[in-house]
Amino acid sequence: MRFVMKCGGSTLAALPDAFFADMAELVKQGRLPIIVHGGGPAISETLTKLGIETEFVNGLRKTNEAVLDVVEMVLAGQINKLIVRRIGHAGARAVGLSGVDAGLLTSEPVENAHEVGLVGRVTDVNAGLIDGVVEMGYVPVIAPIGLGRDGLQRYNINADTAAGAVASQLGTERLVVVTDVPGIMKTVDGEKRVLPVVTVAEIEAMIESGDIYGGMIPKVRAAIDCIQGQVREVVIVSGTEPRILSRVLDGEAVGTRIVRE
Ligand SMILES: Nc1ncnc2c1ncn2[C@@H]1O[C@H](COP(=O)(O)OP(=O)(O)O)[C@@H](O)[C@H]1O
Ligand SMILES: CC(=O)N[C@@H](CCC(=O)OP(=O)(O)O)C(=O)O
Repeated sequence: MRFVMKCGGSTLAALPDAFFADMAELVKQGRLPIIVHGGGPAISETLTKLGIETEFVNGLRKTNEAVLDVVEMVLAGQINKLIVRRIGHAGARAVGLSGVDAGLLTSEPVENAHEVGLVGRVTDVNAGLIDGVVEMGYVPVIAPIGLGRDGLQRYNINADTAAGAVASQLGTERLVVVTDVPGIMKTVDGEKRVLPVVTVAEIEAMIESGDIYGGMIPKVRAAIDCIQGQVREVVIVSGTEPRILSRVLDGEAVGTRIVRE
């Protein structure tokens, strides 16, 4: 059984060794992860160090070639290789790739490219490459840089969007989104609670009311796109909870499940 896991930049530094040990245990059991990772905070930090201004429009980073150089360096270099090393240290084997390698994520500009620049959406996933890597016993670790149809232009892709596209095109049952909050939260009677299940209609209402904002928006949008196809559920969880991946795969009610209706 395969599943796609998206690991957010918000939580990467906080992930304990136990998270990767749990993942390695799953691999031994034949529950095989395909990882798509982010790294927004690290990209912003390096851009600031280099004196390059950065700005987000509706959760997407305004991107030009200078920004793309840094995005690729930080995501496909630093962060991708750190995740590969941590999986290896935990006893499983991983291969780091970006969407550029073997045309893994073919992309085209997003609709509002006039506002955000070189930001892409995925039009095609090289599923054969992922299948091959998994069959050889490696965990694919994918940095969300897209490649244009011309084989040359790069695009910056939001990691939630990329993970959703990979899950959809591979037809996995589950997408597990690992982030820095225990799920989608809502204030009820003055108390903040994690919602165990939300439907597409409830998400739309929560975006409208402002209960879902910022970095949670690309996650729920990617989830909605996914569950229109073969993906049965998208689960949003915190990476710091014990044995979180095993618990999700065992069907435990943890985090927030996004289901069709
Ligand atoms: N309803 C909500 N419930 C939980 N978190 C939310 C909600 N709406 C917005 N958020 C924000 O979304 C953030 C997670 O998104 P983001 O920071 O982009 O993480 P990642 O790097 O994992 O993609 C949370 O830390 C929180 O600030
Ligand atoms: C277009 C766009 O915004 N790309 C993101 C890619 C990284 C990402 O999505 O990282 P998180 O998952 O940590 O948010 C960026 O440049 O920050």
